[in-house]
Amino acid sequence: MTTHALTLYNSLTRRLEPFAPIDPANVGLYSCGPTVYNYAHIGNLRAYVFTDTLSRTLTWKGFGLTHIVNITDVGHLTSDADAGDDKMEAAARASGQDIWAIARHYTEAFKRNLIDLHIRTPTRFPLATDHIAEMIAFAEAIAPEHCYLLEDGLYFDTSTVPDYGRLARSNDDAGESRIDPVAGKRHPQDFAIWRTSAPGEMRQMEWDSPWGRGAPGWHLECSVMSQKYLGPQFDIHTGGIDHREIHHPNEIAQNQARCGCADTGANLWMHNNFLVERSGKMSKSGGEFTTLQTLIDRGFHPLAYRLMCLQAQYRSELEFSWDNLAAATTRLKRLALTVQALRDRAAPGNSASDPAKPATDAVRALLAGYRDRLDIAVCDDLATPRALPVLDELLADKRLSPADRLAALADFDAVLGLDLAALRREDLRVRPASATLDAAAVDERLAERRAARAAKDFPRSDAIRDDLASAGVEVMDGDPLGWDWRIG
Ligand SMILES: Nc1ncnc2c1ncn2[C@@H]1O[C@H](COP(=O)(O)OP(=O)(O)OP(=O)(O)O)[C@@H](O)[C@H]1O
Ligand SMILES: [Zn+2]
Repeated sequence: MTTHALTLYNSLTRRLEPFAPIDPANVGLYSCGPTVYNYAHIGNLRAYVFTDTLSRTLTWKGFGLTHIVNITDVGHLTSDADAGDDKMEAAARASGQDIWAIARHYTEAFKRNLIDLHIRTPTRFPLATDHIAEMIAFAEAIAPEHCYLLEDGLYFDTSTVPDYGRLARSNDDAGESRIDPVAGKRHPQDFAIWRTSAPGEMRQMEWDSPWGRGAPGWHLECSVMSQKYLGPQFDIHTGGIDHREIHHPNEIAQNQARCGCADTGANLWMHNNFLVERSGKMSKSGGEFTTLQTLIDRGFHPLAYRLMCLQAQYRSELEFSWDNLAAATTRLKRLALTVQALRDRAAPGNSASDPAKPATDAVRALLAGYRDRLDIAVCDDLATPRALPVLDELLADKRLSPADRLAALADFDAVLGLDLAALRREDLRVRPASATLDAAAVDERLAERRAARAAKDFPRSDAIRDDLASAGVEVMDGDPLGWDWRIG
């Protein structure tokens, strides 16, 4: 049992609030999913490391959970408001491929990314295109009182719901300036909930509707899927901070229209801040971007990226740099080595293993103390950067036996998802795509080097080391593993 009350930041009130679920046995959590017109970049993936930390924390604290991550395979325009092309259609046209094949390919790639990052599979990944009939029904229900028809589709009149934009605070933030003008809109913030295909427009994905053939608006998708799987009022809705300005206020407006009340759909709206580069926010639409595979190709383990994310609280901006990732890799290697040494010492039958001792009150108190400090950190709006030093302290605490430390590690793995109980130091040796040698060839050269050293032929030993270095292999004389691919 954990003892501290979970406190989370609610973007709606801009305050930290005690988490009070509707039903503790089944917390409803909806996370805006990826638009599958391309691979996710590592900024997108930060959003899912955040939701995974949230979902793990909820489970660890004893709540039951239904977690929905939708797949946006239609409707997301190149501008978050109402201008531009459908991102999916544009990608299909540019590549000359079938749009359904594109959606399938990038959906699968996204799911693989989640597995590589040790992100737990949510309860469901609903596809937007599987819910078109429900979207039309939703739009039909709200259209008479809340919508108007323009040439290019059915628009939502934001003046018909109370307090539109309170999530974005668009009156005091710069939110509205981001909305593109569309001729005929009654208010700049009004948005399309159904877009009709223009005469002569060749869309691969389109459906009949009472407003003409076309496709649903992106905002409508999330209102429909969240309500279908979690009910009209549920606990938590997440997304990146960009969604606080347009997408989520629009979802809220639709939810209000649907229920005819002031409710927003979710009680708590949570937003992760951006992963940024020196040049600004990482973005798919911006052209070049870094994927998880880019990191792996350069010899980084995905969990090093996860650790890099956990080193920042989800509401702070996090700067991506190769140096930061290398530092996280070194930290992860140290953790893996420490845990491995504890595992070796705790192994039964190992002559060096410490004899199992019955837990004393002092040991029990120490273990409870570590668990409590982890609990305090994550209960404070998922302050993972504060949980990590507690983990370091635990693993190094000589007052506890290796077996006790490993048992306590389970709590940290449950919440932080670093999989340290299973991760081996060898797993972190990721062969870069540019490597010219394979592992067997490296071992062969190292055997030669050992022979040279045994024969006190140090110039030769150094030459082999330099050779390996120029082939991207780092020889580490003090490390039990002996060598690593050079990363970066
Ligand atoms: N740089 C970033 N850092 C953190 N989260 C991000 C970043 N960019 C997008 N996100 C979040 O990633 C999730 C998936 O977004 P989605 O796949 O729709 O991205 P996108 O809008 O198509 O990409 P982009 O804005 O990069 O062109 C959303 O919750 C979004 O807010
Ligand atoms: Zn959404």
